[in-house]
Amino acid sequence: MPLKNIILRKLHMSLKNPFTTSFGTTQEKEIFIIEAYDSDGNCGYGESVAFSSPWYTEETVKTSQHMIEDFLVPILQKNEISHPDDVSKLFSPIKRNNMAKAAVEGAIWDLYAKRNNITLAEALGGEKKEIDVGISIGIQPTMNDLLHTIDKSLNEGYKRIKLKIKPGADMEVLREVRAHFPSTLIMADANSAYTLEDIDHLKKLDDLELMMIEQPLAHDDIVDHAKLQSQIQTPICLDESIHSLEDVRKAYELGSCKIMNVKIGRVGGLTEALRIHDYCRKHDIKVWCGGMLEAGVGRAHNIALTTLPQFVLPGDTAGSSHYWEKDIIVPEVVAQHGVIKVPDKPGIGYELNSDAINEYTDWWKEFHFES
Ligand SMILES: O=C(O)CCC(=O)c1ccccc1C(=O)O
Ligand SMILES: [Mg+2]
Repeated sequence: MPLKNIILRKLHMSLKNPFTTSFGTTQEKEIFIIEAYDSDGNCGYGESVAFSSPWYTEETVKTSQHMIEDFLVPILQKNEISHPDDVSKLFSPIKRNNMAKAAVEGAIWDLYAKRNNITLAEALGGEKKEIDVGISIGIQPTMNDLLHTIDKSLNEGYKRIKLKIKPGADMEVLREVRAHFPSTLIMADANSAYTLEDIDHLKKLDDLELMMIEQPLAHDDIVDHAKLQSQIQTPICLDESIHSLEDVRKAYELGSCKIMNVKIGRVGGLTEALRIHDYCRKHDIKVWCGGMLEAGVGRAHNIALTTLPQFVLPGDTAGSSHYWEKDIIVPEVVAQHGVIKVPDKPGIGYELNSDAINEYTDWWKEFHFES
């Protein structure tokens, strides 16, 4: 796969609505779009998902830029790649920085699919023609706002509702929501806001018939989650704690969770996400694709990954219009009745919207490759 050049582009976008979790509120998003060109005129796209501050994991927009410019692109300039799997191998001497790695690797995966004239989903081995999606609702100012937002999302057809919770805004909120929506698939995401001291409190979740509780305990824990899982009925799903197949294996062997949230950025790219998928399929662990408030390129990558068979639960990849006034791809991602049709054009299957890209671009840089 001879590369001709890579363009690294920094975009600034504003979410339609602020998104609040147990750790704070996100409204502005800075992302990198990576464009990887070959000499035949094909271009693969990747998107970085790190936030401006390190509240979710340790990575930030600035650390991603440092990694991409100073380490990751130079590795590609010095080495030949014949398949996207080579990229994660070449990046493995660099510790962590998974979101930066995933952004670059994603562009190579898209380029690889386009060079072979197949969809990214096909390149990954996915077969679904459409995927089911749910929606993640941030912490709302009032109970009424929350009930109204849930109602609107259900009317739009989303297949399950994820609610953000935190100590002090949890059981009563969930009870009230459950009373209004007795048969809706509901799950809660704590973004690591509790500790094992809260175990008696967390046992109260069991009356609410939630699909799962996502990342109740520390962002880097799998031991306490195993203790918690042994004492509650509600299935635990891990998000922040999972950065690799090795983390998945250890969590499974310890009994830390029953469900895995896979995010391409958090696990360092599509190649690692595929390995996790295959392991979970073998061990009958339910998997779904998490979201990072992505713009269109990241969204398209999530859709392609979700076509794999073990993605058996609806993911967080809602339609573009849920997040953005104007997304960066054409067509935008549309979820109808909670279903997204997987595009059938090569690669990610969406074009970039050049007007939107130009409007949002703050900065860019080009890297040349020797032929
Ligand atoms: O709608 C989305 O993209 C997912 C929203 C979401 O829950 C989330 C958004 C940003 C960071 C972390 C999370 C999370 O899954 O914990
Ligand atoms: Mg989460």
